[in-house]
Amino acid sequence: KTAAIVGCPFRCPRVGVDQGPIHLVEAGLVDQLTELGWKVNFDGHHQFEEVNVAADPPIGKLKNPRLVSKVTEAVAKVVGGHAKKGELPVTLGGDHSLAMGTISGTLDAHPDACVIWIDAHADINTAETTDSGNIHGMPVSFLLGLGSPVPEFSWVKPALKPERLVYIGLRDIDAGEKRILKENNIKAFSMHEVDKYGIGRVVEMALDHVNPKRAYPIHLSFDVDALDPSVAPSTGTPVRGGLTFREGHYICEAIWETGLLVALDLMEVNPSLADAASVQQTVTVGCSLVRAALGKQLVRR
Ligand SMILES: N[C@](CCCC[B-](O)(O)O)(CCN1CCC(O)CC1)C(=O)O
Ligand SMILES: [Mn+2]
Ligand SMILES: [Mn+2]
Ligand SMILES: [Mn+2]
Repeated sequence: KTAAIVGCPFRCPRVGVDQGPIHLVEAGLVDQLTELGWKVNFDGHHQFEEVNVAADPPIGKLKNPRLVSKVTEAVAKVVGGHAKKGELPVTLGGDHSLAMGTISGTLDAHPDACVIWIDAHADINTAETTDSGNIHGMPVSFLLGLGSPVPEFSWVKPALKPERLVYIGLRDIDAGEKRILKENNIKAFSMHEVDKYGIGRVVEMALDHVNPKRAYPIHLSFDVDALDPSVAPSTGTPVRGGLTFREGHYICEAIWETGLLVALDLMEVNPSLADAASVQQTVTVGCSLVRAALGKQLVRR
């Protein structure tokens, strides 16, 4: 089995190179996965600087729309390419807007895939509902084809169905997003449900919802801000009251245990925001989550 590491050092807002993916690889992720028995392809980080757009003024409230569109379209091609070769793309971010690309790529190769989105946020704002204009708060709405179309993102096919999406870890949802989740009957397990039922039951209910017969491939999109800031401090939009280290790992282990994982995103590791110790801690936890999702803890598979 081959894992393809797709390094995407892309940050938004304050667009620039996000060193997170570079730190994760420098922390030895390639060797760590090789030790797990994976053949690892890593063709270097995708330098998105060359994706230059002359001028990129906001469109409505959307910030850096043309750059984000070009970068995410490039990621869709890379991830889809690896998936079609039967490899497991492990995309390291970098901004969660990149999931527009990774999930488009996955759905191109696995049209029946379901998406398990681990996040403090729903990332489902449309051009109309966003308050920040930051596209990392919007990828899911584009993937579902919600809201008025934005021409710059016409390449994004609405290939994701609401019944194939489930959230775990939500605790900071905007008013517009609450409406969208309700109107589209999207299943979401917030931190309240995690407390109420425990992570084991929540993961089981989430899988029963999007993958009742365990027949669909799984794309796991993990935003490290789903974890409590005491566990993963170096991230762009931290929110208190998050998942513990073990709850985060349990999700990854349980999804690996299904044998259905076809793509993983490890997003929003942003080392430019914290002191060296906090950065190191966040990078170490990020690498550990990737190992857990690729079979580290489980002996029998
Ligand atoms: N929903 C937010 C955060 C998105 C986080 C993206 B990530 O990938 O990290 O999940 C929050 C918008 N808003 C910011 C100001 C606050 O007072 C209220 C929430 C938005 O910017 O749309
Ligand atoms: Mn971001
Ligand atoms: Mn996110
Ligand atoms: Mn988030």
